[in-house]
Amino acid sequence: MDLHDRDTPVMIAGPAADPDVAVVSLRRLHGRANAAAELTRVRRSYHGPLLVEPFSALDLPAIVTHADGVVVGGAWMQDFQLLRAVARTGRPVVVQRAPAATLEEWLSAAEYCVAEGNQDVVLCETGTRTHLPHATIDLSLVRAAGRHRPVLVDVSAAPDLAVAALSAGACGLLLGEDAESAVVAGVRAKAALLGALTCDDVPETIPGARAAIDRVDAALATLLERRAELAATVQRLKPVGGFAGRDPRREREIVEAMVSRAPRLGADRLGRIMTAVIETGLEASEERDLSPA
Ligand SMILES: C=C(O[C@@H]1C=C(C(=O)O)C=C[C@H]1O)C(=O)O
Repeated sequence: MDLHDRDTPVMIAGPAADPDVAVVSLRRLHGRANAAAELTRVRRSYHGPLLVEPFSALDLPAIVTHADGVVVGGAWMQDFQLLRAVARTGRPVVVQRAPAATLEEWLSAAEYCVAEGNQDVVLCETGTRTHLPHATIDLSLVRAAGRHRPVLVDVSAAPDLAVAALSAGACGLLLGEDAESAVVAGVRAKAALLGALTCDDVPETIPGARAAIDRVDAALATLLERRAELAATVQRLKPVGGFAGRDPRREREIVEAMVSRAPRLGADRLGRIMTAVIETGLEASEERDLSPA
């Protein structure tokens, strides 16, 4: 399981929400549940990569048997004995920031793991207590911490901040055990869009390049769908909509404004592409207007 050597952000959530990595907290069970029994139960229905937050170091053997990585919860962040024991499992470690912990304290918790010979340490921002009813994610802190280590951001309380967290440098997002599938899907679509727009690495293999093309195409499809929706809105608002109300001047202006962003294609080719995009958009909007409600 690799949490940070990826060019797309990981999505972490509960097993029900089809995550890249699932996270289960034994802390929530207040130490009352048997870790091995609980994780065996989880493993009956979920076989993907799994991160587990222990209640105490006593849970670590069961975690090593059943899980792929260990989460040190914010409340335990300065329990250096626990950090050491977790690091010694050799599994990837996720260190959550305690609500009032400073950047230095957070980084030094990670350093305790590194000092045990475990380099695979990722930070996780879960927010600070503020005037808001839920924890407030500190994006400046994410930016600063990201210069030292990969950072995950828990956006369970504010999924709308997912894109902002990725822009601040988060390598992945945590959506909590009870994230609804629709929320996970929405965040995933936005993350894919942002990843495709911001990643300019040049892949060195055909599979690598094809995977990158797939991500760009996923973003392109999302943008084309959104564009068609907006163009249909204009058709409804114009006195004469559809093909009958076509506006060649506006279409030329659209291409001219885009050319500098697509120098490889140039004005002619871009013009052909945009004509196809505009015509298919008009076609879809007319078809929709004709179809019975
Ligand atoms: C959306 C409009 O209607 C048509 C569709 C266009 C588009 O898809 O961008 C542009 C010009 C018009 O031919 C518009 O007039 O803005």
